[in-house]
Amino acid sequence: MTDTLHATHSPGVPILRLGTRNSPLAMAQAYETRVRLCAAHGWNEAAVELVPVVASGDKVLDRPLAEIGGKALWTKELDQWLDEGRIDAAVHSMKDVETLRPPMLAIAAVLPRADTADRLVGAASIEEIPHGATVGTSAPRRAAQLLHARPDCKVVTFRGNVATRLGKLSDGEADCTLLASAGLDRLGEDGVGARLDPEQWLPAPAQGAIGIECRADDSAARAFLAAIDHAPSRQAVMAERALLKALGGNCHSPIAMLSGTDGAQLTLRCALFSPDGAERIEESASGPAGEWDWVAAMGAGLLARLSSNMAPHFGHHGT
Ligand SMILES: NCc1[nH]cc(CCC(=O)O)c1CC(=O)O
Repeated sequence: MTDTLHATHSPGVPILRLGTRNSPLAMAQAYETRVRLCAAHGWNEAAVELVPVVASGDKVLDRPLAEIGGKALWTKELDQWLDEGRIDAAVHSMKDVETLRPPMLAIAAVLPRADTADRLVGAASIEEIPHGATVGTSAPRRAAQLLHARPDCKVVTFRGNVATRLGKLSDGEADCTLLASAGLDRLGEDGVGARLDPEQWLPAPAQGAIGIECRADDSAARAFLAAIDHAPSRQAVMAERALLKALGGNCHSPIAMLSGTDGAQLTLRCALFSPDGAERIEESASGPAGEWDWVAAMGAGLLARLSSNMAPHFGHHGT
């Protein structure tokens, strides 16, 4: 342990510089992280300096993320700032973090996971969406799930932050949209939309989970962050990420999953879709947390069942 770990906080000198994207949702997640850090360590607010960083994913808003470079666009700048020592830690929506991370970084904490569900805005349920309605989303998973349940609907590309998407909806650019319950709640939009039961409408891997990364060799930052780590949430998120990795999943892949635990064992349910929603396969498996052989086997089992239509969107095909 270094001395900084035991240092009392001197005014004006932050103990931890916490990098975050600057979108309202990312800032809300950074505030939550700061509150938890200060509570765990008895710090005052100034001990955690929030450092907003503009991510390339927030600069290009007119094309689907999958087209412009994928999830790396959310983390590239923060990874670089960590590497350069300009920040000590970075907050992420774990849903947006690629399974392959720079070896110099460690996921040092996962906060208690929020609601994993999606919410439907613009209709009371999937069944009640008017016939032939347009649904705005740019997530391949949401598009495929929607078209699977409602092949009569039309999917239109909807990007931008949560407020932008809600704005597009009220401007009439689509009849409905799908958003993460966790994000809406964090933005104080708790009354917006109808919650879709995650057992029926499986969420994205790691949805609702906030993770904090630091340099793997920064033992002081690691110890600070360990104090706010929530082990059950970490295990669930790591299992989901292990399955996503086994599936060769990326932001092009219509992959949905849900994890649960009975205390001793983890259970994973996973559904893969063809992009047009016409095909869907599902599998579930259980095993011990922290050992991912059973997860890898589950992934291999799913990959073996892919139709020729689905195959190009999964597995390790480059991108
Ligand atoms: N893709 C953007 C994104 N990344 C994380 C969340 C929501 C918060 C979370 O899942 O933790 C959202 C918005 C959304 O999907 O509605």
